[in-house]
Amino acid sequence: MSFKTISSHMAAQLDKELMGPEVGFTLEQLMELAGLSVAQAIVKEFPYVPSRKSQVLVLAGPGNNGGDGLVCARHLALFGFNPVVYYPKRSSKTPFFSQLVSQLQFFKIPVLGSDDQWIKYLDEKDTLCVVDAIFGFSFRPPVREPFGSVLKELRKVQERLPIVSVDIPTGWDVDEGPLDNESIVPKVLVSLTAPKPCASKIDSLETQHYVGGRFIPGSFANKYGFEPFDYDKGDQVTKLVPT
Ligand SMILES: NC(=O)C1=CN([C@@H]2O[C@H](COP(=O)(O)OP(=O)(O)OC[C@H]3O[C@@H](n4cnc5c(N)ncnc54)[C@H](O)[C@@H]3O)[C@@H](O)[C@H]2O)[C@H](O)CC1
Ligand SMILES: [K+]
Repeated sequence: MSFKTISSHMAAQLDKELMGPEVGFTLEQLMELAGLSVAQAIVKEFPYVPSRKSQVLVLAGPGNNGGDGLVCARHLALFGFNPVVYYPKRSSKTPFFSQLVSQLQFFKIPVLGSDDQWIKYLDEKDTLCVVDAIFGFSFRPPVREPFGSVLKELRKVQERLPIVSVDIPTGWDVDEGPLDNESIVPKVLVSLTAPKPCASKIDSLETQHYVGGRFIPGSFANKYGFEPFDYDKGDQVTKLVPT
């Protein structure tokens, strides 16, 4: 289906305005809704089946995309999944990120660091899907370690273990899409607020596309050149179905 996209530059601008003095959202609020959206998309895409695998590996990067992943993990636990988080480069920008980690510990969700073994969780026998919350719209190639190695491991398993990418499939250029044949191909992409240009490069036979981050009025969407998305009732995500 065709949908309007917003460039990486406009997405950053939109974010700044939402969190600016006039609108007045805080990062914490938006991240909570973003993480909740991704958890809801996972519930929709992997509906509950008794005796199904319930482990979800959440890969969290150093910025706000990683923060969305930390929030998502907490909601996944509330929804009955067993999340495990790999968070090798922790943000020290604000105390908020360590508070998110404390909340995960409160829920007894394992949070692995750079010295921990995370690859064993890339096993489709136990793990239902992997959440790619490594980089979002501020990613600039080429990818630096340890995330280059993480992406290499993801590519090896992506045919049998579905990847759910938060906002941007990590490693893709935000405006251009996949850079080469070595790029990951997520089974699910959850665009936040509005799809970025790289989302128009997904193959709808390979990747299910959701939009989440339901936090703006229609007039604000129009100001940034897109129409509000058609969310059902109280849903935090909506699936874009190819026509
Ligand atoms: N309005 C919204 O939709 C909201 C979206 N949110 C999420 O925030 C990200 C954007 O977050 P930001 O912190 O600006 O950037 P990233 O997480 O993409 O990454 C920044 C982080 O990554 C490092 N980095 C950048 N490039 C590289 C590289 N090549 N190799 C290694 N490391 C790299 C950089 O140094 C930073 O540390 C958006 O996509 C949404 O997911 C908000 O949560 C809420 C509002
Ligand atoms: K991502």
